[in-house]
Amino acid sequence: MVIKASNVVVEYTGGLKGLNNASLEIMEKKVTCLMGPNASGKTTLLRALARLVGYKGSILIDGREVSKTPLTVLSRILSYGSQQTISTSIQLRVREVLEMALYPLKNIDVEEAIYNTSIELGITGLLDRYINELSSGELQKIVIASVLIKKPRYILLDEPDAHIDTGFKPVLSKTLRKRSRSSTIIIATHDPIFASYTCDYIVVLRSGSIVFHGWLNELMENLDVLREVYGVEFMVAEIPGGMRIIIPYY
Ligand SMILES: Nc1ncnc2c1ncn2[C@@H]1O[C@H](COP(=O)(O)OP(=O)(O)OP(=O)(O)O)[C@@H](O)[C@H]1O
Repeated sequence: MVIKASNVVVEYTGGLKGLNNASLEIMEKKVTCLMGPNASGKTTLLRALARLVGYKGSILIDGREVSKTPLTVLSRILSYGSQQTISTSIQLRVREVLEMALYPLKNIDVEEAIYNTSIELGITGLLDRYINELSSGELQKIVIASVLIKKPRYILLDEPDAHIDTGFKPVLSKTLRKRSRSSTIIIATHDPIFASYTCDYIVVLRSGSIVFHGWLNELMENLDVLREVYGVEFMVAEIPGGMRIIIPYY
């Protein structure tokens, strides 16, 4: 285990708890999915791991307390991306955004890094576009690219599968699976089908508390967890090829 969170509490102004005594362990070189309804604390947990929000309790990454680790040190090993992390209020081209995303890494061949990540995600056609002129799905791909380009040891992505079309989901899923050979990946997602294709380990949150954590096949044996938190039914379906996926029905 490389990340260990113990009794983490995040309290926002007004006393609202974004996380309430959350404890979990994240395994190295696996894809862990955070699931749970709106406002359950997924983003708060990712932001606490990335030291973007203060917390009580303990979060150890590689044995270091996150709150005491300088951001310059943390940003060398961990990269967090969400649609909020890229400002569309300034006029920058995509390649400039990707170049900036490499900070604070040194001795990098910037052009090669941009080229490789663009090929990986099929976004070479977007490199010279202005960031504030992209569609939501195009912007999402740039958010993902700006995290992957650093090849960080820890990849944190908040709803990377939001806004993207059905054809890109397998590309993203395969990319994350491939990257998990060398990185530890934590994503938040609302889509149990995408989670089934992508994740090894699942953490389910409700009202700031962790109500389930286990391997994907363990969640498949405990679909009541999902039914209780989302209030809809779920089933496991076997698709051609024999793979099993979780699907909601209502
Ligand atoms: N900056 C903030 N100030 C005050 N309250 C906040 C802030 N950010 C989040 N919250 C509150 O904390 C709780 C958890 O929010 P969070 O964004 O972590 O949930 P989430 O599971 O990611 O939700 P969603 O699926 O809707 O994105 C919510 O009640 C939210 O309103």
